[in-house]
Amino acid sequence: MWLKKLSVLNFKNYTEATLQFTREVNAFTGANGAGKTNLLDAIHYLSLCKSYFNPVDSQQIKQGEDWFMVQGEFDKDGQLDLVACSLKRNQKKQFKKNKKEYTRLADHIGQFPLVMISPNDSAIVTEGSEERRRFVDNVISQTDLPYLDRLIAYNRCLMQRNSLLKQASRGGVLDKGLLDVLDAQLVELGLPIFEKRRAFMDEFIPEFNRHYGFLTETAESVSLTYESQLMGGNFAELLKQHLDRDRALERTTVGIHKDDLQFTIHVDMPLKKFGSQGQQKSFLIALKLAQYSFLYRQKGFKPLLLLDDIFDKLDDHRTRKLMQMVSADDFGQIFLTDTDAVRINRIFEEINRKVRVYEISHGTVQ
Ligand SMILES: Nc1ncnc2c1ncn2[C@@H]1O[C@H](COP(=O)(O)OP(=O)(O)OP(=O)(O)O)[C@@H](O)[C@H]1O
Repeated sequence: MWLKKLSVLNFKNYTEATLQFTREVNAFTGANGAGKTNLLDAIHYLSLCKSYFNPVDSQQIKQGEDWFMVQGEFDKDGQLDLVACSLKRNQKKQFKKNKKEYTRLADHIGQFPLVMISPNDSAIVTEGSEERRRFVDNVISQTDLPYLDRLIAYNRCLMQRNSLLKQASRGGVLDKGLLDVLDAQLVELGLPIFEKRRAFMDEFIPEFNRHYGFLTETAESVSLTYESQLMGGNFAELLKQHLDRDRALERTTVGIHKDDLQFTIHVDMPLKKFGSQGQQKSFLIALKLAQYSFLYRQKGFKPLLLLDDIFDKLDDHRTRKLMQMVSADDFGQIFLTDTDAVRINRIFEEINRKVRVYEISHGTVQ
């Protein structure tokens, strides 16, 4: 699967632009703030119906305008699909494939899979467990729609349980009947999510190790582990055991909403504290490439790979290894951004691969 053509209208700093792509490597180059990342984000819209960087759709509309449109033509083994996303200020986002509007945006997710690697990903290492769960959930959701529905239902149920605990500790009486119902629902929804995450991690971790090993030539020993309280016991029992603590804290302290991934380097040192910026970046790239391999295997065709500002903080050797890896047969169409067109041409010459460079300047494509 590859994107042949992209058009943007009133999208961020673009008034109007149309680009034709190659099915290999496409590089957007230009000064800071030129609009390179905005083009990656437009492609992200086409695939996942939202921005990668900013959850507020209306802020994607070009300043001073009332609407935006992003349109793309995908080629899947010769079959062309026209995908269009548009938004008028204060109205609902419209999403169409081949001129037919979707009733549920979720029906589109996963049809044109994509992996983005961007400097923003550092939050996966440096921030709290929510970022790491979001990463795992995003990967699984692109291949398993019921998973996402179940997760939404679990979170709704969790909120109800937490407000019940709050009411009880603020003078009310704990409604035991309702608590039992909510506990049963949490278990029913949470267990399959736990099982899915565990099965996913079993498949994902070897892929991660493979990519990290290739990228760094196993210079450092790193590890990735999935942690869940549910590994240590029966979920229903755990909820009962923790009830007193939950009542005191006014929130549910056990469940899949507490799952986390542990990242370590040098055997058992936390990556966040002991990894250099380059090592953290290499770790994140390996995570995302493992996501790519997982999606590829699940879908049976190659997702798009978007690399935002990828060369920053990577040494020349790792940069070449990375480009060598992603422009080989296991990967499909690539979009990348960099400030320096000369560097891009040099790297691709060195590894003897083709690249098409698009010079971006103030929201226009040269
Ligand atoms: N809704 C909007 N309307 C107008 N301009 C916008 C809007 N949203 C973002 N921009 C502008 O887009 C520009 C940023 O573009 P982008 O992030 O694509 O830059 P870039 O070329 O990737 O730069 P860098 O090399 O610094 O990463 C900024 O100048 C920003 O002000």
